[in-house]
Amino acid sequence: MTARSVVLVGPMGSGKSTVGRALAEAIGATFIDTDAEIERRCGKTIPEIFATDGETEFRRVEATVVADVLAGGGVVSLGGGAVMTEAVRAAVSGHDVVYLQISAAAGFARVAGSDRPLLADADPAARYAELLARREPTYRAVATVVVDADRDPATVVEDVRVGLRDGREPRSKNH
Ligand SMILES: Nc1ncnc2c1ncn2[C@@H]1O[C@H](COP(=O)(O)OP(=O)(O)OP(=O)(O)O)[C@@H](O)[C@H]1O
Ligand SMILES: O=C(O)C1=C[C@@H](O)[C@@H](O)[C@H](O)C1
Ligand SMILES: [Mg+2]
Repeated sequence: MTARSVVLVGPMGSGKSTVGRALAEAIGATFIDTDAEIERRCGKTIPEIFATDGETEFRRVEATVVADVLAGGGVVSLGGGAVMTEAVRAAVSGHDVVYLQISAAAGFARVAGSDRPLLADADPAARYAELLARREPTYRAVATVVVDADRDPATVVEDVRVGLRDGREPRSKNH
C-alpha cells in the first residue's frame, strides 16, 4: 500500500459523495468519487453504462477504478454497491473505512426520483430496502468506523473525524 486513504461506504443516499467532499476540504486532503471517476474514464454516465454494457461490466470497471484511486491516498467515496465485489473488499482492507449508516426510509427519501439505475423498479422503496438489508452486513464487516449518517452533513463530517481520531489513538498502556 502506498498511501492510507479514508474510504466512505454505505448505501445510495447515505451521503458518501456529499460528506466525502466536505471531509476532504476540512482535512485538506484530495477527494475522489469513484462513480465520477468511472464516468470520466468511460465517457458515459452510470445509467448509460448500465444500459449499454450491463451491471457486470460496470462492476469490473468499478473494481479497477477503486484499486487505482486507493493508491493515491486522500478521501475516496465509493458507489453504494462497490464493496459487494470481493476485489473491492480486498482493496479497501488496511485503509480507514467509514460506514455511513442510515435507515432505508431516510436513505431512500434522499434518492427517490433520481436516475440511479438500481432503483429503476416498480417499487423503488422496496428495492432500496432489499438492497440495504442484503448489503448491511458487508458494510459493517469492512468498516473500521461506523457513523450515523442521518444528520446534517457538517455533523456527519465532524463525527467521521472523531471516529477516525479515536480509531488511530494508541491505546493507553494501563488498559
Ligand atoms: N447528511 C445529509 N443530510 C441531508 N441530505 C444529505 C446528506 N448527505 C447527502 N444528502 C443529500 O442526499 C442526496 C444523496 O447524497 P449523495 O449523492 O452524497 O449520496 P451517496 O451516498 O454518494 O449516493 P450513491 O451511492 O448513489 O453515490 C443528495 O441530494 C445530497 O444533497
Ligand atoms: O448501490 C449501487 O449499487 C449503486 C450506487 C451508485 O453509487 C452507483 O455506483 C450505481 O448507481 C450503483
Ligand atoms: Mg455517491
